[in-house]
Amino acid sequence: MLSFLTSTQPWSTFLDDTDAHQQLTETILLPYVNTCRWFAGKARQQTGIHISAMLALPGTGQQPFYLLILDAHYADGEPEQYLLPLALVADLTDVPDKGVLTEARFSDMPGTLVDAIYVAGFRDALFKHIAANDSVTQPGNSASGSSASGTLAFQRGRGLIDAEAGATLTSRVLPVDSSNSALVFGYALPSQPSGELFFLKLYRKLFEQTNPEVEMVAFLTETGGFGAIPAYAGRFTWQRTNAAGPQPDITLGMMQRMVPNDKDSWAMTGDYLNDFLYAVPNRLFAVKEDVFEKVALLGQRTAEMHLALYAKTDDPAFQSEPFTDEYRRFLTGRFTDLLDRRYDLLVNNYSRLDAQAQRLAWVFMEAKEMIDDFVADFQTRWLGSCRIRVHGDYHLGQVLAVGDHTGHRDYVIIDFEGEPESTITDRKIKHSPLKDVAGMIRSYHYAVSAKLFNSVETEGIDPEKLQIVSDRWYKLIRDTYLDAYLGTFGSPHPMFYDNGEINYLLLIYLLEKAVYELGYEISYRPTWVKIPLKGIVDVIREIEKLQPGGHHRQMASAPLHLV
Ligand SMILES: Nc1ncnc2c1ncn2[C@@H]1O[C@H](COP(=O)(O)OP(=O)(O)O)[C@@H](O)[C@H]1O
Ligand SMILES: O=P(O)(O)O[C@H]1O[C@H](CO)[C@@H](O[C@H]2O[C@H](CO)[C@@H](O)[C@H](O)[C@H]2O)[C@H](O)[C@H]1O
Repeated sequence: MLSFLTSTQPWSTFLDDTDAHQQLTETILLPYVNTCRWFAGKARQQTGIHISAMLALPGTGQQPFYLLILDAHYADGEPEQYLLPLALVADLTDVPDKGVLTEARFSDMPGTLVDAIYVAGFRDALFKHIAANDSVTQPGNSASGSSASGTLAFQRGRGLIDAEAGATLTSRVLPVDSSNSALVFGYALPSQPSGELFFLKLYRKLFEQTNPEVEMVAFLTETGGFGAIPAYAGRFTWQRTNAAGPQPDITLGMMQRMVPNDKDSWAMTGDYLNDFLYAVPNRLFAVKEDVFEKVALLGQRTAEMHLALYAKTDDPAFQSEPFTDEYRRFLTGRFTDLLDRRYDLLVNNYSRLDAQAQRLAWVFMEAKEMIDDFVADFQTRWLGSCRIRVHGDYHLGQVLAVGDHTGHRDYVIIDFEGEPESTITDRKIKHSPLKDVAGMIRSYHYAVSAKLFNSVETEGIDPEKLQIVSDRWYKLIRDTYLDAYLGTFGSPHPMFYDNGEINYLLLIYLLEKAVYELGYEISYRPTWVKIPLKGIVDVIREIEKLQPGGHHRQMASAPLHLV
């Protein structure tokens, strides 16, 4: 932190302090957001960031807090909006380095400008307003044009009961590095996490609409009667108005009940893969029976989530729909665009890949024409299945493993915000539920690949042999998951026309997901690039079988699974 901000005004009038805003915009904000995990624009060519609005949140007897709405601009593509809450503090004891923006001197106080999530008073204020179900009217129309008009509106959900609403709770920032920020509230001290009651997600990337997660959680609980998600406890939104009248609300945060969980299913799958891993060097193929039971239970919960999303409703946002021409155009257009971007990314990063990844990348590049044809076929192929709202970014990390006092294990599904790369409109588009199924299948493939290829136990083993055992494990688990998923519907279900379509749609969504992941890994975890590449090559092999002269030309009508 090299910067310094000076102002002749007090912090309490920061909303109108144009000079301080200018200093922030010119020298402080851009370098700062580029250090933040939640800022998704790091790989884009940035042309600037500015404060598009600012909301005030009074602290309880202390300095006010300000919620900055930042507009990030890029050389290409649409700008993005982010939320950054600011506090001025004199004491940095609880603030990690990543929360510090700059030292600052205001006329009433020298201090440090920090991300307000690290300040207990800010977290308390959010919780108290949610519990009180009240709102903070914004002054609007400041000289700088930055201060927001409208209302910062807090809404209390059914998951927050009276006794807890009135209690004095402690809070902390959950140390997870993800796309948003997580605040936790409870009776417990940080050393006793079991007393923690609420999980509040402060959204970082903002959308000029209700956040899809809020809609999904509300529908699943109120209409779908789905129990395997954390209960909704509240939210806060910026209700905007301007001269033309009310504008769509922007969701800034959502609170759910805290789910006491040992770990997510990614970590749990890693644990049961350990037993498998230790057996491999001894030429044993060992999978414990309870692993299959756990995988099957997740298949069942996934199906129940989809049945809840299929529930009868008058709300057009959740009514099921057929595979319309509009959707086909949308999916093929998006897929073609994604493929173009991924081929470019791969070409530009090819020399950074290891030999195994380069071999897989070649197969992918050489299959371009066949993949293009496969995707184009989606435009015209007759499809009798239907589409519903789906989770959209379903993987093992989105499923928490929970247990009750009797030792009974189960799952709770989280993070219904959709795919991080997609626009808000795209996140609300209905798909076949098989899109989520493909997401989870990819995740099992990831789990086994990440474990077997990155462990000391398997270091001396020929990679080709390792690939064969890892494929065996993955296919057994994939089939267990799919059987349990499809078996939960019991009888033919209108969401799936027939087995041929199930296989075809699974291939489409598996390919789309693996191609999406390729970009994610090149940007964030280059050593993992071969995992999605292997997933892409697996689908290519299946598509080849569908080609005239392919080994199994009848694959589309030779079902993997019976519905
Ligand atoms: N209701 C909850 N109870 C307990 N932990 C939770 C809850 N919701 C999320 N978490 C934890 O917080 C992490 C981040 O949550 P997630 O919804 O995935 O956020 P993001 O949108 O930032 O990816 C999860 O991986 C999980 O460990
Ligand atoms: O941050 P989110 O949870 O919203 O999701 C993003 O990050 C995920 C990685 O944490 C990424 O998932 C990919 O890696 C997982 C293993 O770490 C694997 O289980 C998933 O199958 C794989 O897609 C996800 O794609 C991305 O959107």
